[in-house]
Amino acid sequence: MNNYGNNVQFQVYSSGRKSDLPVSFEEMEQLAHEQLDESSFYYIAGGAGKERSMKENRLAFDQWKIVPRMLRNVSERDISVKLFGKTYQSPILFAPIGVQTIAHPNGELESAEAAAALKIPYIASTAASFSLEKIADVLDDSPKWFQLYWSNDMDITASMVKRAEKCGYEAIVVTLDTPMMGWREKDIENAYLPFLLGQGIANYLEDPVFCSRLNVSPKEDIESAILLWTRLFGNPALTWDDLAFLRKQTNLPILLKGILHKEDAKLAYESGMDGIIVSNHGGRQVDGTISSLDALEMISKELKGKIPILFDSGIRRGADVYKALALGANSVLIGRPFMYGLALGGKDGVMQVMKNIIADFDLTMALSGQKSISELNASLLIKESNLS
Ligand SMILES: Cc1cc2nc3c(=O)[nH]c(=O)nc-3n(C[C@H](O)[C@H](O)[C@H](O)COP(=O)(O)O)c2cc1C
Ligand SMILES: O=C(O)C(=O)c1ccccc1
Repeated sequence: MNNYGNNVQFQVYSSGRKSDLPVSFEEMEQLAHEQLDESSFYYIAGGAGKERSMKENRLAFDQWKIVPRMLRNVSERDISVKLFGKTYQSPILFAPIGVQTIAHPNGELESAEAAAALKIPYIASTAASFSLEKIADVLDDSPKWFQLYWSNDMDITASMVKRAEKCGYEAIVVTLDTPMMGWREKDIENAYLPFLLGQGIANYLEDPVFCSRLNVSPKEDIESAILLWTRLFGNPALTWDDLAFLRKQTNLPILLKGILHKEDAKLAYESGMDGIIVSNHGGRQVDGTISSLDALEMISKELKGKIPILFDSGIRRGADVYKALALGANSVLIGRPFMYGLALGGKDGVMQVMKNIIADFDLTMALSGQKSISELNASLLIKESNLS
């Protein structure tokens, strides 16, 4: 049973307090634009190139229409999901997002507090502004996964995985689509890369292997540490064969993030991976890709029921969660929406965003005649092009 009761929207209204933040994603984005400095805002909001993939992500959602069913007793609904043997209260997780201090001075510490308060799984990024140990401390016993950027220095990669395992992270999410940053025009215009200012490299600065590669400690010479980071961060030489190396490092479930091609989804399964995350990185990597939702539709036909399929890129509201699950996702990741909550209201802002999406999703389930996530399937949707 979910925690949000039946008349979800009544609970929201009846807090008796006018909301400090807008409820609409678009208004939040607008306010964040007004509040953050230009470079930080565009780093978060922007996409690669002409931002075609970013826009496609949204257009794809709009092409699918929900066809609600009636008279199906939806007074009690179960929106919990089971992933890798653990039950979570809703099919919603925090996407891994690095350098959160560009949105709020306490960055990840604030969003992780929100995650812990709501017991929503939190995926800490390799590129976080704080070390994975500090974030784990804040998360305490709340569900936590670690997102790995696979360094071209294998010992650093192994060390990060070991550190994550040691402080209680329960899964490793390997991001495959970013061995180098995409062509982000606004960031280039603004000459803005937070890492070059030493942001988002805390996990390296606190890594014993990384530090052993330096002649002097980062405290004495941060410039050399940043330079080394730029050389070690990405690993464009990786191939499917390298996954065996990662498997040897850990017994935790491993998920591959950034899968768009159905053949890659198949390879992930055949390589013994535990799950995949269908994602085009919020349209931040390759301009002009397939939308993440269209990729999901194709991939789930291939993989559904074999290993968990997670999804991100474009989720803004409850109806989007519903559509992604109906098209085969087991759970979804929230990205930019929580970053705007963080920018505008810190922990409380993040909590408000996540609670609203969950409540809106639960309500969409009820009003569409569905009481359990296992009931969701593509027959509950129709694509615009098939409407006559
Ligand atoms: C500012 C920012 C930083 C990100 N950093 C990471 C990261 O460190 N690791 C990662 O795997 N994905 C990262 N992502 C991608 C997200 O995990 C997710 O795929 C994306 O935000 C989903 O798109 P959406 O925000 O449009 O829903 C980042 C996204 C943003 C907006
Ligand atoms: O900005 C991003 O999308 C991203 O994934 C990233 C990559 C390297 C460091 C921090 C974030």
